[in-house]
Amino acid sequence: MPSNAVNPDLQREREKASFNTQEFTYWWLGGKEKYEAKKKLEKLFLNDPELKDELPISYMSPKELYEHSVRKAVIIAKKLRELRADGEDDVDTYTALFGGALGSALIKEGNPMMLHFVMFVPTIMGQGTVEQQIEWLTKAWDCNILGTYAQTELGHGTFLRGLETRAEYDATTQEFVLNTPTISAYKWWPGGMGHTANHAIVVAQLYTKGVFRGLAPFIVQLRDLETHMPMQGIDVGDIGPKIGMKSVNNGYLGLKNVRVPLNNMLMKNQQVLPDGTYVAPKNSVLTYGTMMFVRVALIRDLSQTLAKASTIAMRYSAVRRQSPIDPNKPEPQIIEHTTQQLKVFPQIAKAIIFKITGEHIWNMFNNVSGELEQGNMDRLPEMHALSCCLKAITSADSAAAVEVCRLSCGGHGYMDCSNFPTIYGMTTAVCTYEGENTVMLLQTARYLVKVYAQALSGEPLVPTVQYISDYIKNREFGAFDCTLEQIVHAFQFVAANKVRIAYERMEKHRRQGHEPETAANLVGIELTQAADLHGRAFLAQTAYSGLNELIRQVSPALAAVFQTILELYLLDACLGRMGDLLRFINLTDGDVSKLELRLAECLKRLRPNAVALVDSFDVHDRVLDSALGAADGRVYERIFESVKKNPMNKEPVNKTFHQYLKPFMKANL
Ligand SMILES: Cc1cc2nc3c(=O)[nH]c(=O)nc-3n(C[C@H](O)[C@H](O)[C@H](O)COP(=O)(O)OP(=O)(O)OC[C@H]3O[C@@H](n4cnc5c(N)ncnc54)[C@H](O)[C@@H]3O)c2cc1C
Repeated sequence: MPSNAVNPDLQREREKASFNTQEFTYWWLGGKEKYEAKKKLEKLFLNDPELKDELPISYMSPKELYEHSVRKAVIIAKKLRELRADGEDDVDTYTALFGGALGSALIKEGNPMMLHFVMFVPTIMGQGTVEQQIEWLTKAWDCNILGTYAQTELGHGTFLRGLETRAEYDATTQEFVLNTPTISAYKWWPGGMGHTANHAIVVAQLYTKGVFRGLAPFIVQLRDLETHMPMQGIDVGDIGPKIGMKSVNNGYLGLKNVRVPLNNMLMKNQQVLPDGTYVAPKNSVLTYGTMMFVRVALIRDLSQTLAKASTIAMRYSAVRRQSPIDPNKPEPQIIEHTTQQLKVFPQIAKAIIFKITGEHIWNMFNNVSGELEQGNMDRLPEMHALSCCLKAITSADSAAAVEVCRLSCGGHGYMDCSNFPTIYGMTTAVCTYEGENTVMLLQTARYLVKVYAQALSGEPLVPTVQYISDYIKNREFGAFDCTLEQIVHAFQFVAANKVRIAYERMEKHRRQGHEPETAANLVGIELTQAADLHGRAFLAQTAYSGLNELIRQVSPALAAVFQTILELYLLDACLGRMGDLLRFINLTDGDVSKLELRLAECLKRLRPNAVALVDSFDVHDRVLDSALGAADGRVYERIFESVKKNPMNKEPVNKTFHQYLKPFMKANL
């Protein structure tokens, strides 16, 4: 095949499309303007030869990879500084550069300056006073200082009250004295902490006048601005190799009598006065803003990850031929195997549903943030609960989906050049950071059992949990008619039942004399299941209403594709939770058969449009970075190209032959 030719099978697939891919792409990216902005950004960053990897980074040592990544991080930051100076940076620019899209093409295993932009700057914005923002943000935006966010410790991550780092106020010098008194108090994990950042926001126990006041964030200088040597009392380094995020430079930090001025405590929500008087936050939930912001941003990001993984799997499935279905015919494209369709198509659908949900929750977050600024906290608990369970579900589902996509590519999916190892490493990390997933579900569940009690006492509920009230008023599901609307209703009905079970069992333990916390632990499994179902019911409802609204707006051809996506997503989700559905709803064997047959029919319907759909995600080849998923489908050629880069293949005989193998083989017993 000539080097610029497209694989003919892939080309044929593209010609089968029944819809206009440009129309889809514009929608996917948020409109023509955003599409053009994306292209411009890609041109600016991807055409820069300094940002290309000649040698695949997997062949580098951790130290080489770090140095290579910092070099590129600086080029990226310089360009970003220029964009900012011209007023051409916006949220989308930062999302592209530090999320899983464009940024992953530039620094595949994660930017060592990422935490500066995604946590250091937002935390100052969210928790600093106006004066503190003026002081720190200019330096931070211009990267005159580089920061990270240090909360987790070797001994504690989830249980924040267990954090041991101490900040004691010394009124005589108007300084805080920071210490990590034990090994387990060492800060552990902050991105860029190892050797990149020279500042950190350190979360510590605050003591003033000898009294413990709670946790507070402090800006601490870690390294000298000229020499980059650690400041006095600072013990800092990299925590070593990890499953993924290999160039994020996650670090550790020990503090020994490190003094910072009074003004280095971020004081928007709580204050320490010069004499050590402590002014408590008016409302402790105000600090939730940054956490919610990051979680909501992650949900949007995960749809891009799924777009990436499903593009690789889908294109490969169109190019790869294996195992005749009809023994008298040639080997088909592997996508002809129905089981292959069931592996790949639902992941394409999930990318779309997560995108719709991500946008929806992003808008909701912006509304709630606006209300919070006005002092209205009414919708904060609902928003917090949703952001927690959706973060958990979308990250867990995305990690599982990436793995299914890898499996769908057989042995080649296991090769580094497929890019699945890196995509998986980056995705599964989301299950842990920004709130460990189980703990996130438990947070949501706490809200749900409260809501259940409110519903029982007849209080009105906010829209996203209204289904619980409906259930309490009518506990019969009625006949199941297999419509999509009813599948959404079924998810809500099951979620309401799961919340009821968790509530009732917890109440029972309470009546038996257990404290609320112990009772919650005893029903932890029921609670996480209730939160999981609540999130899935929300996803189903958002998919249903979001896609139906879209269907009314787009061309009939694209509307038909969206209809199939909606059906596929809901049927796959529903059949995947059949145990739960059968437990609470009177489904017959005939109903389940109907659902199964409809799913099979959906796969068939999506088949001609599957390649066009992933093409419409418009993921740049450099972002895919996959021999299996490139737009031209030259899979085998690209696998070979990558193998040729293997430094081990540069010499015909490795020295170990003479050193070890030959003496061993020639030696007599
Ligand atoms: C790639 C990566 C990057 C990170 N970056 C940063 C960073 O930049 N800055 C930073 O400060 N931190 C960072 N972290 C740390 C991260 O925030 C924590 O790992 C996370 O909060 C979980 O805490 P933990 O590791 O202590 O796990 P633990 O809390 O010890 O969890 C271990 C197990 O115990 C369970 N568990 C814990 N508490 C409960 C409970 N109440 N109920 C039920 N089960 C429970 C969990 O579900 C889990 O199964 C990063 C982590 C990773 C993996």
